[in-house]
Amino acid sequence: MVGAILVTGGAGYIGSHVVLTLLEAGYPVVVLDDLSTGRRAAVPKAARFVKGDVGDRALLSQILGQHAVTNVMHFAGAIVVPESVVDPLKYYLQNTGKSRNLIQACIEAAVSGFIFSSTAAVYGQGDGAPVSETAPAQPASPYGTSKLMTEWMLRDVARAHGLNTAVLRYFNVAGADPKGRSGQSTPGATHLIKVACETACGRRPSMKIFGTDYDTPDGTCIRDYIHVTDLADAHLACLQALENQGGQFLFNCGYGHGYSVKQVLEAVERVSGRKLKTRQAERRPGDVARIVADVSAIRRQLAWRPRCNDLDLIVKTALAWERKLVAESEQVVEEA
Ligand SMILES: NC(=O)c1ccc[n+]([C@@H]2O[C@H](COP(=O)([O-])OP(=O)(O)OC[C@H]3O[C@@H](n4cnc5c(N)ncnc54)[C@H](O)[C@@H]3O)[C@@H](O)[C@H]2O)c1
Ligand SMILES: O=c1ccn([C@@H]2O[C@H](COP(=O)(O)OP(=O)(O)O[C@H]3O[C@H](CO)[C@@H](O)[C@H](O)[C@H]3O)[C@@H](O)[C@H]2O)c(=O)[nH]1
Repeated sequence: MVGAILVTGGAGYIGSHVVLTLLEAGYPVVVLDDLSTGRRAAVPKAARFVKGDVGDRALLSQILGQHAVTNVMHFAGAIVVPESVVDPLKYYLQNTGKSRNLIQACIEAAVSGFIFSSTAAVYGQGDGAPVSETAPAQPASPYGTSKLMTEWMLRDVARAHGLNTAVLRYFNVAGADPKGRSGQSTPGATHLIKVACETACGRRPSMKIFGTDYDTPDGTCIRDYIHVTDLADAHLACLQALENQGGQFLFNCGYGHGYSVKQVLEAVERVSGRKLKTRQAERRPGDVARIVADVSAIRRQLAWRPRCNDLDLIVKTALAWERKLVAESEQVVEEA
């Protein structure tokens, strides 16, 4: 039997895109997801699906053994920065405690490789220059700290048990599958491009710009937005590198240039042809003014070349997905 890849959180936004990429590359895939924010429909039929909690060690042992899992990609977790500020213990349980259980089950089952979804939020406030993996980690939110603690656990476990690991620090992931098979579907999502697309589609009457007094050229926060399909390709390249050479990798995943909130909203207006109704609001807790990736390490060490490095393309695919969601929800209302 060919060993499978276990994708935790594979019914979610990023995980579902990675599942599509893995299946296209010929890997057998098992998804473990509790559907807390993910959707069963986001998991392609060609993947096996198990509904359950990523902290459930008995279930994990069963899945890892039954499917002869060789590598794990760990996406499952809680992801909302401001929520982590008001409810930090949720984040230390979901992102740190449950990851510990998963890592332990992997060691017991002699899994070969582990790829972990980390985040630019581990860096905190930089000095404005593109941030490299060697920059000090100083998370500005419990979300970032909860992810950093898991990075450290993996580092120590890799040393002690010889697990091959890759930690991918994603910057701001956006856009949708260009073939329209998946996209960001979470109700009440807080991500800027998702919220702006919902506003452009009339699903929200207006939206807020959190903070216009930052020390940036137009006063709004700057982020490095990466298309979810390029991020999925980075996971595949990483998996292949772990399979071929093993080792420990730590990579930023972004494009190396940033856009302000206002620039993103202009792109959404340009691509949608709609004027967005926006309101200036207070700064959001846990936000940093500017964070952009130094991506020289991933470009040097992996056979990864981005294909969608274009803000308008990111917005175009996100908008196409949002319109599809709107059409589906209208159909449900008509049928009811
Ligand atoms: N979206 C971004 O911009 C971004 C940026 C940096 C890092 N990340 C990381 O990428 C990963 C995926 O994020 P996403 O945007 O796809 O989020 P998402 O909420 O769409 O996906 C998370 C998935 O994990 C599942 N899940 C959550 N807790 C679980 C549990 N205890 N057991 C089993 N399944 C569980 C959810 O149902 C969901 O399907 C997260 O670890 C997140 O921290 C995301
Ligand atoms: O309605 C909105 C939503 C967002 N923003 C601003 O847009 C920027 C980007 O916000 P968002 O899209 O929520 O992303 P981040 O807070 O930067 O965090 C995301 O990107 C991190 C990596 O940098 C990930 O770790 C997190 O999971 C993910 O939520 C920030 O300045 C927000 O204040 C608004 O002004 N209005």
